[in-house]
Amino acid sequence: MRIPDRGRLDAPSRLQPAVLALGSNLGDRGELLRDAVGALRSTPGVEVRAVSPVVESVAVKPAGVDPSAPRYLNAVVLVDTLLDPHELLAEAHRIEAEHGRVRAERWGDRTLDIDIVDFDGEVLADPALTLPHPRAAERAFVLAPWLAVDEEAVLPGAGRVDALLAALGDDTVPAEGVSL
Ligand SMILES: Nc1ncnc2c1ncn2[C@@H]1O[C@H](COP(=O)(O)OP(=O)(O)OP(=O)(O)O)[C@@H](O)[C@H]1O
Ligand SMILES: Nc1nc2c(c(=O)[nH]1)N=C(CO)CN2
Repeated sequence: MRIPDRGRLDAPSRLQPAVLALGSNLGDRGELLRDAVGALRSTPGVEVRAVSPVVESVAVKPAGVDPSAPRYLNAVVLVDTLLDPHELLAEAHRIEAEHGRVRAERWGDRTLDIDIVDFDGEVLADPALTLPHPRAAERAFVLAPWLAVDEEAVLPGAGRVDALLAALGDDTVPAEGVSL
């Protein structure tokens, strides 16, 4: 892992685990997710520990599932990081922007989305960074790939991911021919 220049040499740093959810429903979705994982691997202070299989699902919009919208590919990446949660979010936003992400309407179609699902169990209520991610428990497209890469996964405050997914129902399918 490359060590970031934190400019705070007196502040001891420690690696903390975080769970990132990646999604794409515009452009070459598999290539975009693959590039995003590459960008995370080259981010100073971020070590990619595991990358999930890729799943596909119908787009969820504010009014419900929308079969007329481009379908999503989603994956989950487990990292260890020296960054703090806000620094990690800033890196996620940088990578999104470098991959053509435009923010228009809520839950609009996008080339790349990177959300922080969990950061070492930390709880934050800031709208700019809410932890754990407030909608993760309702999203099979987050829970299914997360469970595939960590069968003991727990969403802090909500419970075991296997139980959450069983209660919700898994509406994702494996993305044929796409691997990260
Ligand atoms: N845990 C989090 N991970 C990522 N962004 C977050 C989180 N908590 C709050 N945010 C904030 O949400 C804002 C909107 O993010 P984004 O455009 O990715 O939302 P979205 O993907 O459309 O919707 P959702 O948040 O439901 O996944 C971001 O600018 C960010 O500041
Ligand atoms: N299937 C699917 N639907 C979504 C997704 C997503 O990643 N996959 N992300 C959204 C906002 O983050 C809104 N809707």
